[in-house]
Amino acid sequence: MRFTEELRREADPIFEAIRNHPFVRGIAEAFLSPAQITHYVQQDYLYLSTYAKVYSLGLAKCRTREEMRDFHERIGFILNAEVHPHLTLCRFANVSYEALQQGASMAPTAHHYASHMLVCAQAGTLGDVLATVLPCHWTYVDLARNIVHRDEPTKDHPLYEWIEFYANDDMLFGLTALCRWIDEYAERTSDEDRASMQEAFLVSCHMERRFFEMAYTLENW
Ligand SMILES: Cc1ncc(C[n+]2csc(CCO)c2C)c(N)n1
Repeated sequence: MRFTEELRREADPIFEAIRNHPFVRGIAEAFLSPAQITHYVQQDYLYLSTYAKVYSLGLAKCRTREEMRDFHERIGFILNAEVHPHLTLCRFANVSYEALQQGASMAPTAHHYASHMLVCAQAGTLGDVLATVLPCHWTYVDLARNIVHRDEPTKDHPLYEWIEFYANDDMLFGLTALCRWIDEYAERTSDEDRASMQEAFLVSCHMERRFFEMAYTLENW
Protein backbone atom coordinates (compact mmCIF):
# COMPACT_ATOMS: atom_id res chain seq x y z
CA MET A 1 0.00 0.00 0.00
CA ARG A 2 1.23 3.50 -0.80
CA PHE A 3 2.33 5.59 2.20
CA THR A 4 -0.40 8.22 1.64
CA GLU A 5 -3.02 5.44 1.41
CA GLU A 6 -1.87 4.19 4.83
CA LEU A 7 -2.12 7.72 6.23
CA ARG A 8 -5.60 8.20 4.77
CA ARG A 9 -6.80 4.87 6.16
CA GLU A 10 -5.63 5.70 9.65
CA ALA A 11 -7.29 9.11 9.51
CA ASP A 12 -10.58 7.84 8.11
CA PRO A 13 -12.64 8.44 11.31
CA ILE A 14 -11.41 12.05 11.35
CA PHE A 15 -12.32 12.59 7.67
CA GLU A 16 -15.76 11.15 8.40
CA ALA A 17 -16.18 13.44 11.43
CA ILE A 18 -15.23 16.44 9.27
CA ARG A 19 -17.75 15.52 6.55
CA ASN A 20 -20.48 15.43 9.20
CA HIS A 21 -19.32 18.38 11.28
CA PRO A 22 -22.13 20.94 11.84
CA PHE A 23 -20.00 23.73 10.33
CA VAL A 24 -19.43 21.70 7.15
CA ARG A 25 -23.10 20.69 7.05
CA GLY A 26 -23.85 24.38 7.63
CA ILE A 27 -21.94 25.20 4.44
CA ALA A 28 -23.76 22.43 2.56
CA GLU A 29 -27.13 23.75 3.73
CA ALA A 30 -26.13 27.45 3.70
CA PHE A 31 -27.16 27.61 7.34
CA LEU A 32 -24.49 29.37 9.41
CA SER A 33 -24.72 32.61 11.37
CA PRO A 34 -22.81 35.73 10.24
CA ALA A 35 -20.83 35.47 13.53
CA GLN A 36 -19.74 31.89 12.74
CA ILE A 37 -18.71 32.82 9.21
CA THR A 38 -16.89 35.93 10.36
CA HIS A 39 -14.98 33.95 12.98
CA TYR A 40 -14.05 31.28 10.43
CA VAL A 41 -12.82 33.77 7.81
CA GLN A 42 -10.90 35.84 10.36
CA GLN A 43 -9.13 32.76 11.65
CA ASP A 44 -8.63 31.25 8.21
CA TYR A 45 -7.04 34.44 6.91
CA LEU A 46 -4.45 34.21 9.71
CA TYR A 47 -4.09 30.45 9.21
CA LEU A 48 -3.35 30.82 5.48
CA SER A 49 -0.58 33.34 6.18
CA THR A 50 1.08 30.73 8.41
CA TYR A 51 0.43 28.05 5.82
CA ALA A 52 2.24 30.07 3.15
CA LYS A 53 5.19 30.56 5.54
CA VAL A 54 5.30 26.82 6.21
CA TYR A 55 5.49 26.21 2.45
CA SER A 56 8.33 28.72 2.21
CA LEU A 57 10.22 26.88 4.98
CA GLY A 58 9.63 23.71 2.95
CA LEU A 59 11.02 25.45 -0.12
CA ALA A 60 14.24 26.11 1.79
CA LYS A 61 14.64 22.37 2.41
CA CYS A 62 14.30 21.35 -1.27
CA ARG A 63 17.11 19.68 -3.17
CA THR A 64 15.91 20.34 -6.72
CA ARG A 65 14.65 23.33 -8.69
CA GLU A 66 11.60 21.31 -9.70
CA GLU A 67 10.59 20.87 -6.04
CA MET A 68 11.26 24.54 -5.35
CA ARG A 69 9.02 25.51 -8.27
CA ASP A 70 6.24 23.32 -6.88
CA PHE A 71 6.31 25.09 -3.50
CA HIS A 72 6.60 28.46 -5.22
CA GLU A 73 3.43 27.82 -7.24
CA ARG A 74 1.56 26.63 -4.17
CA ILE A 75 2.57 29.76 -2.22
CA GLY A 76 1.34 31.95 -5.10
CA PHE A 77 -1.97 30.12 -5.15
CA ILE A 78 -2.54 30.64 -1.43
CA LEU A 79 -1.66 34.32 -1.53
CA ASN A 80 -3.78 35.05 -4.60
CA ALA A 81 -6.51 32.47 -5.28
CA GLU A 82 -7.47 31.46 -1.74
CA VAL A 83 -9.04 34.90 -1.34
CA HIS A 84 -12.03 33.78 -3.47
CA PRO A 85 -13.65 31.32 -1.07
CA HIS A 86 -13.30 33.92 1.69
CA LEU A 87 -15.07 36.50 -0.45
CA THR A 88 -17.92 34.04 -1.15
CA LEU A 89 -18.39 33.54 2.60
CA CYS A 90 -18.21 37.28 3.34
CA ARG A 91 -20.84 38.03 0.68
CA PHE A 92 -23.15 35.42 2.19
CA ALA A 93 -22.70 36.80 5.73
CA ASN A 94 -22.86 40.39 4.47
CA VAL A 95 -19.56 41.36 6.12
CA SER A 96 -16.57 43.25 4.73
CA TYR A 97 -13.46 41.12 4.14
CA GLU A 98 -11.16 44.08 4.76
CA ALA A 99 -12.94 45.14 7.95
CA LEU A 100 -12.82 41.69 9.55
CA GLN A 101 -9.06 41.45 9.04
CA GLN A 102 -8.47 44.50 11.23
CA GLY A 103 -7.12 43.63 14.67
CA ALA A 104 -7.85 39.90 14.34
CA SER A 105 -5.68 37.54 16.38
CA MET A 106 -5.54 33.77 16.56
CA ALA A 107 -8.06 31.86 18.68
CA PRO A 108 -6.66 28.90 20.68
CA THR A 109 -7.24 26.21 18.04
CA ALA A 110 -5.90 28.28 15.15
CA HIS A 111 -2.88 29.08 17.32
CA HIS A 112 -2.38 25.41 18.16
CA TYR A 113 -2.63 24.39 14.49
CA ALA A 114 -0.26 27.15 13.34
CA SER A 115 2.27 26.25 16.07
CA HIS A 116 2.13 22.57 15.10
CA MET A 117 2.86 23.32 11.44
CA LEU A 118 5.63 25.79 12.28
CA VAL A 119 7.35 23.28 14.59
CA CYS A 120 7.23 20.65 11.81
CA ALA A 121 8.58 23.15 9.31
CA GLN A 122 11.31 24.62 11.49
CA ALA A 123 12.56 21.53 13.33
CA GLY A 124 11.52 18.80 10.88
CA THR A 125 12.54 17.30 7.57
CA LEU A 126 11.10 18.05 4.14
CA GLY A 127 8.91 14.98 4.78
CA ASP A 128 7.51 16.57 7.96
CA VAL A 129 6.63 19.74 6.05
CA LEU A 130 4.86 17.77 3.32
CA ALA A 131 3.00 15.62 5.85
CA THR A 132 1.85 18.52 8.01
CA VAL A 133 0.40 20.47 5.04
CA LEU A 134 -1.31 17.48 3.40
CA PRO A 135 -4.48 17.31 5.58
CA CYS A 136 -5.32 20.92 4.76
CA HIS A 137 -5.55 20.02 1.11
CA TRP A 138 -6.97 16.53 1.47
CA THR A 139 -9.77 17.19 4.02
CA TYR A 140 -11.14 20.12 1.95
CA VAL A 141 -11.13 18.18 -1.34
CA ASP A 142 -12.84 15.33 0.52
CA LEU A 143 -15.49 17.42 2.27
CA ALA A 144 -16.29 19.53 -0.82
CA ARG A 145 -16.61 16.54 -3.13
CA ASN A 146 -18.75 14.86 -0.47
CA ILE A 147 -21.10 17.88 -0.44
CA VAL A 148 -21.33 17.78 -4.25
CA HIS A 149 -22.16 14.08 -4.14
CA ARG A 150 -24.55 14.23 -1.20
CA ASP A 151 -26.35 17.56 -1.65
CA GLU A 152 -25.96 18.18 -5.41
CA PRO A 153 -25.75 21.97 -4.94
CA THR A 154 -26.73 24.06 -7.97
CA LYS A 155 -25.43 27.47 -9.07
CA ASP A 156 -28.15 29.27 -7.08
CA HIS A 157 -26.72 27.85 -3.81
CA PRO A 158 -25.32 30.91 -1.95
CA LEU A 159 -22.07 29.07 -1.18
CA TYR A 160 -21.79 27.28 -4.53
CA GLU A 161 -18.51 29.01 -5.41
CA TRP A 162 -16.94 28.01 -2.10
CA ILE A 163 -17.92 24.37 -2.61
CA GLU A 164 -16.84 24.42 -6.27
CA PHE A 165 -13.48 26.01 -5.42
CA TYR A 166 -12.46 22.98 -3.35
CA ALA A 167 -14.41 20.34 -5.31
CA ASN A 168 -13.05 21.13 -8.77
CA ASP A 169 -10.66 18.90 -10.67
CA ASP A 170 -7.71 21.32 -10.47
CA MET A 171 -7.83 21.11 -6.68
CA LEU A 172 -7.88 17.31 -6.91
CA PHE A 173 -4.98 17.44 -9.37
CA GLY A 174 -2.91 19.51 -6.88
CA LEU A 175 -3.73 16.99 -4.14
CA THR A 176 -2.77 14.00 -6.30
CA ALA A 177 0.55 15.63 -7.19
CA LEU A 178 1.27 16.31 -3.51
CA CYS A 179 0.46 12.67 -2.60
CA ARG A 180 2.75 11.42 -5.38
CA TRP A 181 5.57 13.63 -4.10
CA ILE A 182 5.08 12.33 -0.55
CA ASP A 183 4.95 8.70 -1.68
CA GLU A 184 8.21 9.06 -3.62
CA TYR A 185 9.84 10.82 -0.68
CA ALA A 186 8.56 8.16 1.80
CA GLU A 187 10.03 5.34 -0.30
CA ARG A 188 13.52 6.84 -0.05
CA THR A 189 13.55 7.93 3.61
CA SER A 190 14.09 6.17 6.98
CA ASP A 191 11.49 4.44 9.18
CA GLU A 192 12.09 7.15 11.76
CA ASP A 193 11.30 9.93 9.28
CA ARG A 194 8.17 8.09 8.08
CA ALA A 195 6.94 7.70 11.70
CA SER A 196 7.48 11.41 12.30
CA MET A 197 5.58 12.22 9.07
CA GLN A 198 2.71 10.02 10.18
CA GLU A 199 2.43 11.92 13.46
CA ALA A 200 2.65 15.30 11.72
CA PHE A 201 -0.14 14.23 9.35
CA LEU A 202 -2.47 12.89 12.05
CA VAL A 203 -2.12 15.94 14.29
CA SER A 204 -2.96 18.20 11.32
CA CYS A 205 -6.03 16.04 10.57
CA HIS A 206 -7.22 16.46 14.16
CA MET A 207 -6.59 20.20 13.93
CA GLU A 208 -8.65 20.46 10.74
CA ARG A 209 -11.67 19.02 12.57
CA ARG A 210 -11.04 21.24 15.57
CA PHE A 211 -10.75 24.30 13.32
CA PHE A 212 -14.38 23.80 12.22
CA GLU A 213 -15.36 23.27 15.86
CA MET A 214 -13.59 26.53 16.77
CA ALA A 215 -15.57 28.42 14.11
CA TYR A 216 -18.87 26.75 14.97
CA THR A 217 -18.61 27.47 18.71
CA LEU A 218 -16.98 30.93 18.26
CA GLU A 219 -14.08 29.67 20.39
CA ASN A 220 -11.84 32.30 21.94
CA TRP A 221 -9.41 32.62 24.81
C1 LIG B 1 -7.93 25.53 8.14
C2 LIG B 1 -7.98 25.34 6.66
N1 LIG B 1 -7.65 24.15 6.14
C3 LIG B 1 -7.69 23.96 4.82
C4 LIG B 1 -8.05 24.98 3.96
C5 LIG B 1 -8.11 24.77 2.47
N2 LIG B 1 -6.86 25.03 1.81
C6 LIG B 1 -6.05 25.98 2.20
S1 LIG B 1 -4.62 26.01 1.27
C7 LIG B 1 -5.13 24.70 0.36
C8 LIG B 1 -4.29 24.10 -0.71
C9 LIG B 1 -4.47 24.82 -1.97
O1 LIG B 1 -3.99 26.11 -1.85
C10 LIG B 1 -6.37 24.29 0.76
C11 LIG B 1 -7.10 23.18 0.14
C12 LIG B 1 -8.38 26.22 4.53
N3 LIG B 1 -8.72 27.27 3.77
N4 LIG B 1 -8.34 26.37 5.87
